[in-house]
Amino acid sequence: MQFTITQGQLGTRPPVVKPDPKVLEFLGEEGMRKLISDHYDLLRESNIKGLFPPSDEGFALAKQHSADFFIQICGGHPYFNENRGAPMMAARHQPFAITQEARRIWLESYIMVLTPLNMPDDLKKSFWNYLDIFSIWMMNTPEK
Ligand code: HEM
Repeated sequence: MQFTITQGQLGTRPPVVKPDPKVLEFLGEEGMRKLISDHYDLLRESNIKGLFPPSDEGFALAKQHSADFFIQICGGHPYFNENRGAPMMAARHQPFAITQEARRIWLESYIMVLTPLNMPDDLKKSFWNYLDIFSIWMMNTPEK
């Protein structure tokens, strides 16, 4: 399938639709944790690696928190709320300078892990639409 990145404006919060719970049913918790881990491994090699914790321990924890969130948002166990509290995602991203370019790299890294994934296209599309739109909310810094 084609993954297209919506041109998002800094400072806007377009309405977001949560992923279809079937995404988690299909992947299972372990499959979801692997997907997020693979995404983070790409980020660690990318031009935005400087945004993420440099130590292996910090990075492993970042993966865990992210996977906790995605399991929860796909209708699974509320690990994120248990471990980190209310999501408030835009506020949590505020300390990190997220530009249009950072969003593009973040999304393209997802395209790289979603493309080879063995999952029906309608589920990939549901997950992708969520990432594509919600990532607009995280932009908080104009391009240099
Ligand atoms: C727009 C591109 C994005 C960039 C560049 C980005 C970057 C980051 C960074 C640097 C962190 C902190 C890592 C750490 O020290 O723990 C983080 C945390 C996190 N991000 Fe993103 N993010 C983006 C979009 C998103 C989106 C769209 C979601 C959800 C759909 C998301 C979910 C999370 C979660 C759950 C955490 C962990 C928060 C916590 O536990 O405090 N991110 N992100």
